Amino acid sequence: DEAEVLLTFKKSLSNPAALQTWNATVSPPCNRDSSDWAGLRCTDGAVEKLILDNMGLVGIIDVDSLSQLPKLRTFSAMGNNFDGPIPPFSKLSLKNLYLSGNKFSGEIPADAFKGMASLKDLYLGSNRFVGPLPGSLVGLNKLSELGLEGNQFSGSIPDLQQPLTAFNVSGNDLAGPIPGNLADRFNQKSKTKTILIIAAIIAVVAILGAILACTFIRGRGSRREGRAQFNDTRNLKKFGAAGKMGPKMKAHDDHHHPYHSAQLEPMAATGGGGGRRGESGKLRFVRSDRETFDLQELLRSSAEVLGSGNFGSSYKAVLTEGPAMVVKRFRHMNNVGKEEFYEHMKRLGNLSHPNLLPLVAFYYRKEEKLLVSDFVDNGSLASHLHGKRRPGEPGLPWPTRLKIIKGVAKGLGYLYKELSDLPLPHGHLKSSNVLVDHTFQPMLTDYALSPVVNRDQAQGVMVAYKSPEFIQTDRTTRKTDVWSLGILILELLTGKFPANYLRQGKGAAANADLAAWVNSVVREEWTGEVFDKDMKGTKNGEGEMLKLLKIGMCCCEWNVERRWDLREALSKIEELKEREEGGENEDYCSSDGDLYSSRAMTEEDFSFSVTA
Ligand SMILES: Nc1ncnc2c1ncn2[C@@H]1O[C@H](COP(=O)(O)OP(=O)(O)OP(=O)(O)O)[C@@H](O)[C@H]1O
Repeated sequence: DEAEVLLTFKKSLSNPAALQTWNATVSPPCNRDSSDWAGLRCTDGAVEKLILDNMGLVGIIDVDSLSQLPKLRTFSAMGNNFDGPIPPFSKLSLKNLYLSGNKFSGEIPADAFKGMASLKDLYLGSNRFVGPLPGSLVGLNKLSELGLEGNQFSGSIPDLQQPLTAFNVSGNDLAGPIPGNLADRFNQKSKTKTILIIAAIIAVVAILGAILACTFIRGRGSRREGRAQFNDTRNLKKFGAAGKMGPKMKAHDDHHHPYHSAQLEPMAATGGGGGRRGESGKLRFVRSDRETFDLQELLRSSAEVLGSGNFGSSYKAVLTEGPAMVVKRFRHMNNVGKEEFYEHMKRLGNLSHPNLLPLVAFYYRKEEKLLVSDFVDNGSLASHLHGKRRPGEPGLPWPTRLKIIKGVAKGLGYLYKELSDLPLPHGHLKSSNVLVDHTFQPMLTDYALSPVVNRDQAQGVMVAYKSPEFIQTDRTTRKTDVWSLGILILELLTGKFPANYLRQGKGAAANADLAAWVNSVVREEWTGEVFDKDMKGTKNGEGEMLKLLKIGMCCCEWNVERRWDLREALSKIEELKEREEGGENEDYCSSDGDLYSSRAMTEEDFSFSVTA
């Protein structure tokens, strides 16, 4: 009986507080493919994965009990406090074994992995292992990812012949040559990558050429006809092409006078919900206080690519005799029905706050979604932090960074109040989605889109779905935006670009990347180098900067239970000042004892985030 086996396993842990849900009287471990027990993943009523990361676990890992779970293929206990020698995992038929970020120590016996014929991923990084790498690694024919970094392994690297796709032995005391085979394969890989990149560039140039040629021919055609046809999405390809889109064209009949609105009533005026047949091909305005224009007008304007991310591509479109707008063409929104989409857009149109960039209009077709907002010409927080500066141009000073984070906090607070029923009121908080005006007042954009994004693609495109909890449990919570806020704070203070914006993958590698990023911030905290060297205006502000850093850390707590909720994070941000005015040193993350109190932080304080 798997319940009995798991409860025996639990008994061998000295502080299984995180496993309270393991209670056979309340529910069995597996209900077919789901489970109410923390950390369990089930298939066909049997435990397939045990994911016990960052649960503060200590004690013995009872491998003998685990060997009685016949379908167990993944065991993950990263970021806990297990110590002593590595348990005898060769008794299990695992595919994936993740033990990074614990305190395992001693030599790993040469035959520790003998017979683990199915093992594909092995992560033992950031432990305290010493001695030679175990010879049994050589016999793991299916091994594809191997992470051994941050230990004290010594000796040489065994002759690994497997076609590894990830291999990390950095931060050890290894010596001698990198085995020829391994070196050749990685060299070969980078050569292949270079060839692929060149081929991709040639293909992109060819496609762009073709698109520009088509646009030019079509442009001539429509000028001859005197008016363009825009109710076909093919015309929207303009917003799919890259580069400057040619000279601005004038409107050429009274009907298409700028801001002509006969055909495009504001959504409010048409009854909002917009369920009327045949109307979906038009630009719909969601605010009654804005002048309207039509899609033709937008398409006639000059357009410039602002950027193209995973989530969509954004274009700046300057209306004839009108303001500059931004049109974002979204990918991954095709599963949402029209009524639902219209309703949600209407809701977004009702939002109004100085720290939110208002949605102005949208365009809906089954296979095409565009959102239109104002162009903000002072750029984004990302461009100010990481963009190229002219020689001598200063970086953002501390008071400006503080102003930005306070505004971000206010915008988030408003979203949480107005959209309190949404599980993820923002969902995509990151520095390129924080735009700033000329006084550096921030405005959030790309918010509240999770209800209309295809669920199965969300992980690849939205920051919230790259949080530790989503990677580990496939779930986001109302604290997931707090995670993103924490990352944004660390980025703002350190000037470092966070790895998780870029990461596409899921699983240990993604977690390891993010942990490495957070840890790099922590490391620099110890050496006093943490703050962005380009940040000026810090005189007498160091204490407040440190407070903000600690707030960031508390928001980046991996364990969701221990992580602050938004309210707590916002009230701490609100209290911050440009400079210290005396006052008591405060304790942070009080729910977790004195973690992050204002005493000097030590490596131990951050062990929770060291997962790889
Ligand atoms: N309204 C706007 N005004 C000015 N710049 C904007 C505006 N909206 C977006 N941008 C900028 O345009 C660029 C592209 O934005 P876009 O939202 O398409 O992608 P992203 O934020 O980089 O990534 P993602 O696709 O994940 O959202 C970014 O640099 C962003 O800061």
